[in-house]
Amino acid sequence: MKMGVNRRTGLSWFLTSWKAQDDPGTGNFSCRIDPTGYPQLILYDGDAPRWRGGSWTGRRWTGVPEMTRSFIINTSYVDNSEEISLTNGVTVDTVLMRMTLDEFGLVHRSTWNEEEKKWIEFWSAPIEWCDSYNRCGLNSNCDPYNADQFQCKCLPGFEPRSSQNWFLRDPSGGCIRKRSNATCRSGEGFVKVSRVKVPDTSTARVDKSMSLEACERACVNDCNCTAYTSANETTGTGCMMWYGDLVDTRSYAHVGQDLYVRVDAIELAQYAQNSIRHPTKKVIAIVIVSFVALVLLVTSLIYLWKTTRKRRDRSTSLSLNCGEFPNLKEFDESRTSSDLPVFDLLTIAKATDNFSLINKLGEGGFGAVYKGKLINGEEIAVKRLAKNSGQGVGEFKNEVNLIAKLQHRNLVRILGYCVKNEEKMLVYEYLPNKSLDSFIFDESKRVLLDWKKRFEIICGIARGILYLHQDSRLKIIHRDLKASNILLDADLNPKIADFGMARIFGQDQIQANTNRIVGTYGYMSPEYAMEGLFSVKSDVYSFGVLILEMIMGKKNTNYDSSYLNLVGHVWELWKLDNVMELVDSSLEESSCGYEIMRCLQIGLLCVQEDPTDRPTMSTVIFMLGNEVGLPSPKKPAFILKRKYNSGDPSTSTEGPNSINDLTISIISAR
Ligand SMILES: Nc1ncnc2c1ncn2[C@@H]1O[C@H](COP(=O)(O)OP(=O)(O)OP(=O)(O)O)[C@@H](O)[C@H]1O
Repeated sequence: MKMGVNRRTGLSWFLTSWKAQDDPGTGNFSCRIDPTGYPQLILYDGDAPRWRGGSWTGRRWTGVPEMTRSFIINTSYVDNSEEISLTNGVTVDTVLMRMTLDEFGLVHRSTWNEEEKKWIEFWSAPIEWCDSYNRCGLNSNCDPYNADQFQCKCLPGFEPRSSQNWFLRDPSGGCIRKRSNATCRSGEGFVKVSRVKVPDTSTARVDKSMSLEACERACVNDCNCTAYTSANETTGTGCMMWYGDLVDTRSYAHVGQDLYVRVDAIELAQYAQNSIRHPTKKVIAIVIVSFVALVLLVTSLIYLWKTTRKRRDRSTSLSLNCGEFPNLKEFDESRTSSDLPVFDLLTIAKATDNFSLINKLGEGGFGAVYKGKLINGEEIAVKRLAKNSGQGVGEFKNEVNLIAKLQHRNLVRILGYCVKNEEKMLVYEYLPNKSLDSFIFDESKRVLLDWKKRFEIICGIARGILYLHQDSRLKIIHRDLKASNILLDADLNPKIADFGMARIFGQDQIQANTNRIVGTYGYMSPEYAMEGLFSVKSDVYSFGVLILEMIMGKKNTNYDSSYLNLVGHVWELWKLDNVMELVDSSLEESSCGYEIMRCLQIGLLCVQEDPTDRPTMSTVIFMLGNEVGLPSPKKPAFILKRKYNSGDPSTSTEGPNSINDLTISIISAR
């Protein structure tokens, strides 16, 4: 298969997606070699880049680290005045291979399995959050191997354009130079960023005959040069230089190119100091850094003196002496990800004692959940999905594999899945402390959660939702956040469960089964319950209800007032400045009244009637973590008990409710 462009005729060979799986009309996505600047493989969504395979490094695309020597594809890359192309062949004649671009904008490489008579995928892109084009904004690096931290980092010498947005995990503003007036000064050098997909090369300049050393000299002597690397990874030769902003860099665990980013002398000295940890080396480093600082001081003084003199002499030429510094290695962690294991039905049946009633943990809207124990002693929870989901096996596997890529300490971990005929099952880690509702709504167990623990749980849930909404590559709206969907591990850390159900049971399946439960009364936002409109703000609403329930130790729906539900009662007492009266009595001893009040206020902000008034999850996390002033909440939605609520969905409609082309099923209380 050949992809590329004939430079003379402009004829291009590329992949285009279908409109849908059953509609071969021209879809939105295309994957092509773009000859602009230094040629790159780019996946487009319309005209906008969606993923960048990047430039050819001599043996692979810079953004496809899987293309190693053992890669069974035989490639031949051509870049001359006639054409620019890559031809893929296979090294083994018996292997049948294909590359496809599906209607969701994913490129797949698969091989034909003769025994099973089906295509087996062995590679696809984009997969990770960091794969999205320019994910972290300009002059940044997306590093997926820092599980607990924000994946976006500014490149050396840069800082976030907006530190507040960056803190709130919105990297779209990108990064700017720390000292913008300090470029092209004496003592500048480069910091090496190891194992990366190098930035977009559509504006890069390349000289294939230069050595890497010459490349460094050329870059340092050109004030506009912002970074360089070798153009050929195999030989380590050739020179690729960037001018201006660096776009779409990301880290890899094991392979990748070394990018040398221009930094000023201060930054360079800091990197030198940080990179040396050994005590004797540290002393040497301090001596070197002090010496460098002295040299810098002297050269700056000379420079100052020279420029003033030159200005005085009305001389127009300015000559700068940019010093050279050793390249420095950046430390990074390694981690790999793989596809989700497939469990066979027999293993699961054995582990759950044939789905015995004794092992049944409960039953939810998507099916029953069983506890199981694998032969190696590992405890699991198996969710046996209702049979009539209407979803195809291939589609289910795809979704599960996508969802498996979502990893966060506040999400329940999926260990694998099982598909056999009608049966579809998801295997999760088993969480011994069951769900949050079994604690907060139980008089005797509630006391086990003091305020400190409850606050930690609230923050953990918030972080998990933020990950689903913003930080994961799928952007998932949970749609059924509630106390019974928050599981607690052995240390009572919260883990959101059922987060993939919203996707696995997509719109079509919901349409096909009008009894499907897609939300729970008491936690559903008004716009979702009444109009079927859901967004990240509907999850914020449910989260708000959850906060109030955790503070009051009472269920929103089973509340013992005559006509108000819990949210309504909290609101009434909030207006009277008397809300502490309602707080769970086991928290009364707590000396954290102020913190509890703040949390209450955040909860009320989340349940406001108008979704645009509700904060986003990133703002919620900011408000939880910082003592910033909080806005006054407006009246919440659904404050009356169900039978008094004119907007109660269960009394107003039954069956599907189609508004704005969105069909949802209407729920009843459980
Ligand atoms: N990974 C797990 N470890 C331990 N218990 C679990 C696990 N997953 C689910 N459970 C338990 O299984 C029961 C059923 O869970 P499930 O999520 O199917 O239903 P639900 O949360 O009650 O309702 P819904 O389907 O609306 O979310 C719950 O009591 C829950 O505590």
